[in-house]
Amino acid sequence: MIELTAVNKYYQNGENKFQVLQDINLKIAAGEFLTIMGPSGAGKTSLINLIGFIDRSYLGSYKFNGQSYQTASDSALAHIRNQSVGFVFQNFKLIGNNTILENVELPLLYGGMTKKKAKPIVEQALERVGLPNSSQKIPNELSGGQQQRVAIARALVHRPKFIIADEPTGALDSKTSSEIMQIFKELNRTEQTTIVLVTHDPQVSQYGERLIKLLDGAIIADEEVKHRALL
Ligand SMILES: Nc1ncnc2c1ncn2[C@@H]1O[C@H](COP(=O)(O)OP(=O)(O)OP(=O)(O)O)[C@@H](O)[C@H]1O
Repeated sequence: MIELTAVNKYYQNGENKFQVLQDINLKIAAGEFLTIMGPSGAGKTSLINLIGFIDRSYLGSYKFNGQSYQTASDSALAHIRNQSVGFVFQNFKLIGNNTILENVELPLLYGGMTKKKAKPIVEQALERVGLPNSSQKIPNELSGGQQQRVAIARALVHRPKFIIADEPTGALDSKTSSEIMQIFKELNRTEQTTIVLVTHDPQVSQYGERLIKLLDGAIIADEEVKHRALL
């Protein structure tokens, strides 16, 4: 589904050219649960921005289902992004003045669905993340873990091809983190949702089935996670 070949990326800082991604070769198949780890500055965000169709200034090839979007227009890129990717962030990024229903229905409305049609689908997504009967609340009435559940519901409500989760447990305590990671694991296991997850936390990295380590923009390890069954 996702295929990066010889991808390099540079940032220009005044006169200096800084290489943030170095010769990345990476294939991610549909249904995989891939975790990306690496120290601060390793290039994790740059890599997922590229995979998630946020950024397309790179050298090399990124093909998604056999097609490159490197020269696509901004609107074509936004279209493929909205259709194909669900994003989950460290700080949830929910709209504070909107109800949970209004937050989660957004990707469906972007896709042209009416509010009436969207409502039962939103309710179902909220149920899937363990938050039934909360659609009329606003984000501030929920705990951090509950807000992250809402963000996951929003990420998957329109059935994207894959989910990118950037430090999704970074703002949560360890008990809540493991609850959130169980949701990702279940989604992957029962619905074959493809997940690309970035984390600093070695514990969190054990929920996926494959772990990639980035250092100075290069992949230095690509390994199977062995102790997954114990979680
Ligand atoms: N727009 C930019 N212009 C110039 N340099 C940048 C830009 N964005 C990121 N960088 C640099 O590229 C390097 C990698 O950044 P990136 O955010 O991809 O790393 P990261 O692994 O996600 O780090 P963190 O874990 O701290 O989020 C950093 O050294 C950063 O300073």
